[in-house]
Amino acid sequence: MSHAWGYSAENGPEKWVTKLPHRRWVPASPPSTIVPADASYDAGLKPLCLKYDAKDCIDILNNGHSFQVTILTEGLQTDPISGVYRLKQFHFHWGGAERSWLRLHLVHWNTKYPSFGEAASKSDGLAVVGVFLKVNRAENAQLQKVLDTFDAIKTKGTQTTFPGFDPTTLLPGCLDYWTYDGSLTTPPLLESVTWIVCKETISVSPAQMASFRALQFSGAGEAACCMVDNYRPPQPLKGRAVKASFQ
Ligand SMILES: CNS(=O)(=O)c1c(F)c(F)c(SCCO)c(F)c1F
Ligand SMILES: [Zn+2]
Repeated sequence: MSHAWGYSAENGPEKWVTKLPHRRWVPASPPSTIVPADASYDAGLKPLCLKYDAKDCIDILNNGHSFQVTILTEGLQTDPISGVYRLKQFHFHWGGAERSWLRLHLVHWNTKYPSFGEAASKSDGLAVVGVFLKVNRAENAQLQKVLDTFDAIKTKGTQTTFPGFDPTTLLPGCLDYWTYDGSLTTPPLLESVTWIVCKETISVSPAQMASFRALQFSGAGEAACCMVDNYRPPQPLKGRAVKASFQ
């Protein structure tokens, strides 16, 4: 299951499981909303320490599911649970008609493995930092630098250079977080993700939200299909514990 999946009725999340080879159950995937009351404070969790270098940021690509900013080498950062993880790329998911929302995912891989591909198949292989974006009046100047490339990546398969962007500028001021074990939220839904979700949100304006929704799932010359609702609906926790780095 590679290029065939998408977010339409024909190839969307309801269809993904049927196409996954050898899967007897729907893999666990993080809930889209965390119930703070269900999380338990874990004093052993280390502060989230994210260190990136703007020079490692190289390009931005519309991959037909979202857009991703690819990191050339990697900005080292220390995972709050264990080990050293390197940033591979970051991307967004967004949805909601009336009450729009966005989510930023910074995808890291565990450097105990020789490559991202190797790490992606290991239970401790990936760490995804998630940041919720709230749509309100505030225009996010750093995010606008990403949106300024959208004219060049409107359709699937288009990309442009994106040098010198520091992903830390998209992070909230406070890095308190929840963490739980889960999976990719897109096929192949590998259960190799330590989710690290920031408690604090960042803001995005309605005009900026509209820019995301003007991107297209479709390629140049195809019937235009606006990129909206590119997310997997919430999945049950299935007994997994959600730990909090804060009280
Ligand atoms: C966390 N969100 S996700 O599941 O949708 C997701 C994603 F969209 C990605 F693109 C990648 S990296 C694939 C090779 O570049 C990834 F690891 C992910 F976990
Ligand atoms: Zn994602």
